[in-house]
Amino acid sequence: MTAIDRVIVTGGAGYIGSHTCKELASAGIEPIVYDNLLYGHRHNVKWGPLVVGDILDHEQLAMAFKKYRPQACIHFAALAYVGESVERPSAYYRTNVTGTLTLLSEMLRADVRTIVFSSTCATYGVPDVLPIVETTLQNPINPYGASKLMVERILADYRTAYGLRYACLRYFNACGADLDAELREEHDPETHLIPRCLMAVAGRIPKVDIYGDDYPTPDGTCVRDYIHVTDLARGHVAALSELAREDLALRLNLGTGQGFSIRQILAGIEAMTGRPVPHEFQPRRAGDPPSLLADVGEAKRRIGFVAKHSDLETILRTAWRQYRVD
Ligand SMILES: NC(=O)c1ccc[n+]([C@@H]2O[C@H](COP(=O)([O-])OP(=O)(O)OC[C@H]3O[C@@H](n4cnc5c(N)ncnc54)[C@H](O)[C@@H]3O)[C@@H](O)[C@H]2O)c1
Ligand SMILES: O=c1ccn([C@@H]2O[C@H](COP(=O)(O)OP(=O)(O)O[C@H]3O[C@H](CO)[C@@H](O)[C@H](O)[C@H]3O)[C@@H](O)[C@H]2O)c(=O)[nH]1
Repeated sequence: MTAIDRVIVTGGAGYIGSHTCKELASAGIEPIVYDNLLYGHRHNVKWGPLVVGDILDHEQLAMAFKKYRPQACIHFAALAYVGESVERPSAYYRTNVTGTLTLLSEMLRADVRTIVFSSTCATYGVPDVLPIVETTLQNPINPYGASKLMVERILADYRTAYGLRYACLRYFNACGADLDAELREEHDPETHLIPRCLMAVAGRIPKVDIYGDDYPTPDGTCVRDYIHVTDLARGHVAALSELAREDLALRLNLGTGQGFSIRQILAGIEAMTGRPVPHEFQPRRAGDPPSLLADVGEAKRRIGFVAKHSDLETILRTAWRQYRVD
């Protein structure tokens, strides 16, 4: 395959997508953002053109592929709130599964056969053994994780039938913000733990609710593997260049291999800001596994991926900049 110098980035106006566009541009690859701006922001699109469109819209996708002639696609566009997916599964299956099928059909029509897909550790459900390796049974416990697993299976079948090259990158918990402060995490509504804690410290919300202190974990709160968004972004560029080099399918965990409980996150924020995090314990949230932790050996072996900016201090410092009140 020829070198890749232009890619369509669905969801490129969102959080992880925009950080990835920045890394693509610095690797000499032009990102064409395709986003319906449901959750994304126009101001995040800085490294190439923006096509405003929905991944369920065949005609708009066809236009984008025809006009820009990309050699590959990085597919972030999705609905991605675990809790909401339990309440609104139809929206999740429609956007995440039907939307991806629509995208794939237009890719094939344009003879684009390389895709990097945003999968998630939520496809594993409640794993029997930690850390999670890529061959751990995938048994999701919420519609969001199930929708992502369906796409993983679709990609495998499309490889057999249509010769796709693909990477399913199973991210653990994305967090932090651009090291140069050019981009931020701007979800609306913001439901993720770290930003909500920082919002509570900054007085933007009265307190953060902590869902559950009776989990089978060392301190009773959920344990997650928090990975800096810039590390994730670089993982996409590495996966893409591996796909450009070789005709293969990759399924990789992108995490750090280190877990933090919610209480540890609260303590880290208090140490960094010098302020208490106003919080209140609540019952468990539906769809949350107790502990998720990546084995990162396979990503290192296959694409040389090693998290470099995912120490808790860097994560919290880069996330805090946008909320900081002196
Ligand atoms: N944030 C995390 O911790 C995390 C972890 C694992 C996987 N993921 C996956 O990574 C991807 C990006 O997540 P994020 O946190 O950046 O979310 P995000 O909401 O910031 O980005 C998603 C983008 O997709 C766009 N979009 C949504 N529906 C669309 C549609 N029908 N057509 C076109 N565009 C549409 C949104 O406008 C938004 O810009 C998602 O696929 C998510 O499932 C995220
Ligand atoms: O206000 C809050 C928000 C979260 N949590 C807890 O904090 C942990 C992390 O939650 P959150 O930050 O919402 O992330 P996840 O639910 O783990 O989901 C993220 O990480 C997944 C991978 O673990 C991705 O698939 C999802 O897209 C992404 O939203 C969980 O135990 C939550 O119950 C709270 O206690 N209070």
